[in-house]
Amino acid sequence: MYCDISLAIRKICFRPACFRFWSHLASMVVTSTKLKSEESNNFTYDRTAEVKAFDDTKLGVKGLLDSGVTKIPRMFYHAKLDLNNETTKSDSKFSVPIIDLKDIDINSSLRVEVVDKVLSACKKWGFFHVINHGIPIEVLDEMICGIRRFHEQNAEVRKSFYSRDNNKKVRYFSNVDLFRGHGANWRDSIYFLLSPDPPNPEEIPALCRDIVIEYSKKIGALGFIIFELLSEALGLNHSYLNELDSADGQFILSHYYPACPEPELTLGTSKHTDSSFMTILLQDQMGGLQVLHENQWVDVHPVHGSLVVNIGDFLQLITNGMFASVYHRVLARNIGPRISVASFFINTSPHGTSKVVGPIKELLSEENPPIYRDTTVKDVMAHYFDEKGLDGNTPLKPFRRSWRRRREFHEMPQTLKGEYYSREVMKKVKYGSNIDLYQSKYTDWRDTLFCVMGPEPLHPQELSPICRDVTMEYSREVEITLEDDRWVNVPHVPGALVVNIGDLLQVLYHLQHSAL
Ligand SMILES: O=C(O)CCC(=O)C(=O)O
Ligand SMILES: [Fe+2]
Repeated sequence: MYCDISLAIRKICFRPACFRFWSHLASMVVTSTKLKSEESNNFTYDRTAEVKAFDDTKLGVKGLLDSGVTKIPRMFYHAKLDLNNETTKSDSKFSVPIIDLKDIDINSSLRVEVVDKVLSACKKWGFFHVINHGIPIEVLDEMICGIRRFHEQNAEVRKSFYSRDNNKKVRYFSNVDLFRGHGANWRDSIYFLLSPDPPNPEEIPALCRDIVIEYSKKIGALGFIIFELLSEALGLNHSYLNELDSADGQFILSHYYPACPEPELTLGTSKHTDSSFMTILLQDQMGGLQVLHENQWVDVHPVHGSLVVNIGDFLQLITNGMFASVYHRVLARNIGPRISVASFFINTSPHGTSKVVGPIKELLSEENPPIYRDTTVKDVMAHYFDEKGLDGNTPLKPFRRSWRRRREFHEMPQTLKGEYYSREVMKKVKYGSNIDLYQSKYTDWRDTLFCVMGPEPLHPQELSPICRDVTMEYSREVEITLEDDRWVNVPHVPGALVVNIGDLLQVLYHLQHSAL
């Protein structure tokens, strides 16, 4: 029966009345607001057909909403999304740092203070607001208006820009990873590749052409200033980051988040880190952006006139993990639209993506050995888009030299690891040999690095840099496995066999324990 439905979508979506069908389909398939597992309902849900029908309309989520849907189609469901019961609930005691750039060029002591703030924000948050950045507020407001004009214009004209052709320097689409199999996001986007090889101005939609050109120039100049501050924060020559070929480029993704009739079932943007060196984000006053800080989702409240700067994956890589590329997401809301403009600093030309990127040699030392291997932007991106499939996890993982990290901790000279040696019970990170050394008759032939990861989150800086990243990541994955009951990969371990507990053993175990 449901195969007929997918056929019907395919046929109907070419007709003007197709959107009426979406609301019908959504109400037919959705029987409960609580999401069941994607896999369990395969008989009633042909995702490929639904996605194709949606994509063929070329009108995005906005088009769906205009058709009057009151339930969201199944393809937008995010498995296991339970915003009300999240263990990582938003905590208002935190707020993203705001950094004032006023007079930093004429007052050197002020500049030193600002560089300090930038350093601390990049290490602890990976996110900060900048104010007094030199871009007039009218330009920011007009950019938001221009993007809104594009998304709200005549549907037929908007449709003509819809494309999934990666060679196009300007294209409008909904969900770059729509065909990947996970829940789609409740948003549409328009992409502009602006540097190093800009499009012909005529390729940019007339409704936002002038402002996109002006905005991108001004953001490029601000990016230059912020890269200088970041270089200084790293203790490098102020022009260091601006001289990196692989960072010398800019593209923009401007998002339009329509109001969502069932915001508890989907997201505006799913959890991700940015595959850039740095991103500068302009958001309107609607709110919804959140950043994962100390294992809590913290709102990035809109500050009118400010811009949000965030560290991208490649800056995390080249700073050897000193700067953090952190997870962020955008909630779907039942009010809207929300508009944002993300400018990504990265050179996506063949010249830029083939340059070697690796931990900056000047930042490395015996205490801070490279935690990433040298690679290229092209290799990381290939893994991100082709193999990993945009699943929201950091694309840097396979580029970590992580398999040796724990071992390297134990193999560090005693002068370095000695500072972690402790028998203090309350210490959250300590290394030692035999926790019961003074109590037990026997001593085991081993040393142990001990890290308390919860319930109070451990600050990464408390861990030795040599195994910091891998420990944080490992604990996050274990937590996900235990708490969320999600599917995780069982990695290939050469020579290993996998043991798993069968149902009967579990039953016997419970009988034995309840009998006690
Ligand atoms: O819309 C936003 O506020 C964030 C968008 C974003 O994170 C991105 O485009 O990478
Ligand atoms: Fe992002």
